[in-house]
Amino acid sequence: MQQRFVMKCGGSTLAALPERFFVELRELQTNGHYPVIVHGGGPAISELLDVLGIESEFVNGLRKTSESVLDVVEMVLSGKINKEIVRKIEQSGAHALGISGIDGQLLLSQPVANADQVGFVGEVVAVKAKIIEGIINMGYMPVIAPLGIDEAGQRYNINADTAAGAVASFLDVEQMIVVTDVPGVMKQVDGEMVTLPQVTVAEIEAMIASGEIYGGMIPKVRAAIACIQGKVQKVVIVSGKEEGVLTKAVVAGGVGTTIVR
Ligand SMILES: Nc1ncnc2c1ncn2[C@@H]1O[C@H](COP(=O)(O)OP(=O)(O)O)[C@@H](O)[C@H]1O
Ligand SMILES: CC(=O)N[C@@H](CCC(=O)OP(=O)(O)O)C(=O)O
Repeated sequence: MQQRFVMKCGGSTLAALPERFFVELRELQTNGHYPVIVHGGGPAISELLDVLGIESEFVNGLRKTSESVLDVVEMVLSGKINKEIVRKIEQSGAHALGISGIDGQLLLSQPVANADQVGFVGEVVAVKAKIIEGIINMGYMPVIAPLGIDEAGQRYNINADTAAGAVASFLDVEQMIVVTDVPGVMKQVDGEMVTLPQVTVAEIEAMIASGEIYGGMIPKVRAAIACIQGKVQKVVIVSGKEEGVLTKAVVAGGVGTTIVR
């Protein structure tokens, strides 16, 4: 069955994604699927901030974002990374159109609850699905950089997992695929690290409380929970390094970790 799906590509894995990953994406599109891509780029942002000597720190997984950090976030995500992905998709023979959440107020946002601690970090309140549908109808894959904007024109830095989850929910897609640098949610079982084929919401909460899920995995599982509590039927966390990972996730199943209610 053909499906629209949101694919989130993490900054942890972007540079390492092989050419065949993008070929697979093209093949899925040729076979009638509609990928919508939301990307991260946290490591590249940190790298440029370092070069520029601008301090940055994370508070509970969110980058503390001042006006000057925001400039760098926008340059790196909307400029460098977004266009890199578009180029790779175009090289594969498919067509992609890159925009950020600011274009056309695609990701209408508001400050997060703890904005006094983290600065210009936003959460999405609405996604202009029409823009994404328009891009798809023109035959292009939408590639979205996770920046947000409010009605007053203030821009926000948005965690890419959170942005992808919001896009998946507002678009009513069947599935969100979170592509990262680990094969899924991992846990130590009998002294060995194993990838869990599936995790429930209750198991996730327990693993966060025990510290078994930490750092960058937290926004992924939280975004996954928010999605599956709405209309999105399936969220799967996979590694970009695994061969044929997208086809397995979209068509066959049995890859990575599926988050279930
Ligand atoms: N239980 C877990 N299983 C797998 N990875 C985990 C877990 N808890 C924390 N992590 C960390 O989450 C990382 C993925 O998040 P992150 O580095 O933010 O990736 P991305 O850039 O793809 O969003 C992994 O590399 C790993 O270090
Ligand atoms: C608010 C916040 O933390 N925003 C992230 C946006 C990029 C991101 O999430 O990239 P990854 O998916 O590669 O982690 C940041 O500034 O790093």
